[in-house]
Amino acid sequence: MPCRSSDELNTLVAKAKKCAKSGKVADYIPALGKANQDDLSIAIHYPDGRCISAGCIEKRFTLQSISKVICLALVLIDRGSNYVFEHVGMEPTGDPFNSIAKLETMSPSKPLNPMINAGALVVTHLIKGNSVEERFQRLLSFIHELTNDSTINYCEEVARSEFETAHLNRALCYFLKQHNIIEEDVEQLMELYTKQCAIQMNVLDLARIGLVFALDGVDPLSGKQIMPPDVARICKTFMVTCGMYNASGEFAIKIGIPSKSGVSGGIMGAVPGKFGIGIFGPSLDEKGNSIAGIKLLELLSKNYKLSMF
Ligand SMILES: NC(=O)CC[C@H](N)C(=O)O
Repeated sequence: MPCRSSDELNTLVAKAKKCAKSGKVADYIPALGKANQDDLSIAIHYPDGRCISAGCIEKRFTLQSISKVICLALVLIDRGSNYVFEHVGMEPTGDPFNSIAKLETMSPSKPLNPMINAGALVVTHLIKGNSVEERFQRLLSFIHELTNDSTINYCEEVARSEFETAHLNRALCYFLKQHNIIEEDVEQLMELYTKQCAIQMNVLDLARIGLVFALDGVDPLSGKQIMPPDVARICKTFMVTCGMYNASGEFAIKIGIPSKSGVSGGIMGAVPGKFGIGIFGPSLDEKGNSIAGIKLLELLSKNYKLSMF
């Protein structure tokens, strides 16, 4: 029986919040360093339209790596899975999300999966459109459809802050370009990627996107099939195998919910067939996942037996 009341959620948030102190807000993207370490909020969106929540649910945050799974869905729709997987692999790496190591040792040097930065840059490169602006607007429109909220946009300050400091991501792009995995101008791709990562929303919106993935691509409120079931299935599989970076194995064992995190402290969860979860807690553990957010998911999963395994 899933959690049905915001009171129950409030109790779990209060418990999980205690471990926020032992984490750290990301500051390698300088604008993210302004976040409040103690924030923790959650929303759960059910197929009948009911939404329960706790914490500072109106606060908006940038998607960062959560955007990778949404972008992957769009590109799978745009190009089909055969084409996409000619350019990016399907295997977890066990390395940090921004690592360049495997690119150098693998042959051909195509990135191992779309959830690490190298793979996500390739996926962003594959968004169809004639200009950065057109490609970005297509991704944004897809997000508007998923959330049913056409006011969602990106945070210029965070996008600029990442664009000015993303030396490692630029290095990944140049490596990929040298090996003919990407063709476009690196600065152009970085502009698109940093805007994508800076798309901002609150936990209610994020839970709604999680719900669409949970329900195999259907938005239960409009009845519309927003993405083919196969696309939702592929994305959820990556969320299980690579969604929490190099903590995905432990997360699958302890929590067992397809999830995707980002360094701003967001986590999107999709409990298959049941509901969507949005979490925001900017204090991160050493692997770059929301420390209190993971604790909160662990409490939820144990209390309500949510593991899919
Ligand atoms: N793990 C993350 O959320 C990383 C996203 C961030 N924009 C980066 O590319 O470094």
